[in-house]
Amino acid sequence: MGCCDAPGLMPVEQALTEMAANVTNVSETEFCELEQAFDRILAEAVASPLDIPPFDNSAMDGYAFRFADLSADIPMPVVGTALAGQPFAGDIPAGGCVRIMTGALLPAGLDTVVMQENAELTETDDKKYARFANVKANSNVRYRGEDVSTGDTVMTPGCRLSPRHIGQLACLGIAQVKVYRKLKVAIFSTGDELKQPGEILGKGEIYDSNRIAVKAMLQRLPVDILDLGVVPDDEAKLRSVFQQADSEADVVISSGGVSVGDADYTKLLLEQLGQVGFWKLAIKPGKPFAFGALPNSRFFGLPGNPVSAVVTCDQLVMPTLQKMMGWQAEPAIQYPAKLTSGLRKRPGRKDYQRGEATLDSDTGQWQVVTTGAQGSAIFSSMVSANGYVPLPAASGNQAEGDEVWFEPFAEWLR
Ligand SMILES: Nc1nc2c(c(=O)[nH]1)N[C@H]1C(S)=C(S)[C@@H](COP(=O)(O)OP(=O)(O)OC[C@H]3O[C@@H](n4cnc5c(N)ncnc54)[C@H](O)[C@@H]3O)O[C@H]1N2
Ligand code: MOO
Repeated sequence: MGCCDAPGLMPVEQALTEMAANVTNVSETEFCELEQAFDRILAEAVASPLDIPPFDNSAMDGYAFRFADLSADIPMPVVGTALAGQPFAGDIPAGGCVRIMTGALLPAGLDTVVMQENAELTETDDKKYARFANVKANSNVRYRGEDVSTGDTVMTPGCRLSPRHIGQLACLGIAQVKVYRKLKVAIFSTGDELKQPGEILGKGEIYDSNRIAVKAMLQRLPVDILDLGVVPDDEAKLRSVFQQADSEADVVISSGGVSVGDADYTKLLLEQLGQVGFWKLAIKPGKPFAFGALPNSRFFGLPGNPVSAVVTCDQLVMPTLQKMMGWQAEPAIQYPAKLTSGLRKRPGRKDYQRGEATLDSDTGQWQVVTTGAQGSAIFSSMVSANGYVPLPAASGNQAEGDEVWFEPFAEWLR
């Protein structure tokens, strides 16, 4: 047995279930102006206050008339014009037609529109007449309520407001929406070896990529981020940052110090200040991931290795945050793909190997190639990837040509 397939590690699926069971959906809501509501989580169902479209109207620039008035021999006099926003106001004599533009209210009594390309216009005594080809009754009319009817439920709580949802709400004339308040998420890195990008590295030092990468992931969510920077490997200093984070935030995310080294204080402090929910999962990368509760917040301890920090944030923290923020998210998409390279894997932990999938245009099949060495400190394995090849805990090496599942990166990793 190798170092990394020790028994007693909690399966990833169980960890997700336990975290979901140990967090609650934020209860406070607020009203948000529609134009600021992008990415917020809807807190109540939206019923349409009106019919869409609100009136029968033309789908084409052309001519509107009563189908029953149409005659092959007699051209129709054009008695006026209807524009979008400027309805035709007069009377329409039997056999008359109206010049009409796309979106204009269909004058009462008319039922058919012909696009102008299918109309032949003549002019006699300063009066216009039109004849039409290829006419079908009721064509080119958009009926009141054919899209949405008053009272229809158009969105349900838990929906994250994408540009599509914002557009729909704008169609309905809704200026404010009730959303869940934003979660406050505190983040910090731990480690004496960490410098910030832009600083000069000393002997034995590296750059703090975890806090910055995790922050970038969180910036794609409707959360307020409290960035507490880098905390040295000092128990007292770490304790005070834990306490500050817990007093100010709903969620605390640290990176590093969750393993068993002499300067790994994270789990110890979680035990002292709160409760450890679980520690150590059958996941690769990310085995020492810790979850627990502080007096006022939920705590996620990401492992220090850079790939481990990003993968555990993605696979374990993000779904739990979604639940806390009230977001009823769709599960991640996976599709079958053929390996164009073998993958090395020891049975024991569910492995989120990174791959680059492409669509083979000849066969219509997805194929996926490894991004190379998959060590949890090899961050370049993330960069050329566009998703994971998640290999179940029990599986071993995969051969070229094997069919595997491919999981495209979620939007916060793209
Ligand atoms: N004896 C054992 N050693 C280790 C085990 C184990 O089970 N037994 N697990 C290994 C695994 S797996 C991982 S993952 C790491 C996790 O360790 P920690 O969470 O305690 O992280 P550190 O020791 O602080 O750092 C690990 C590694 O990552 C670098 N690091 C830390 N923070 C950052 C940051 N913000 N940005 C970039 N890189 C960071 C750090 O310099 C180390 O190289 O433990 C293994 N060891
Ligand atoms: O395998 Mo650790 O879990 O990420 O380096």
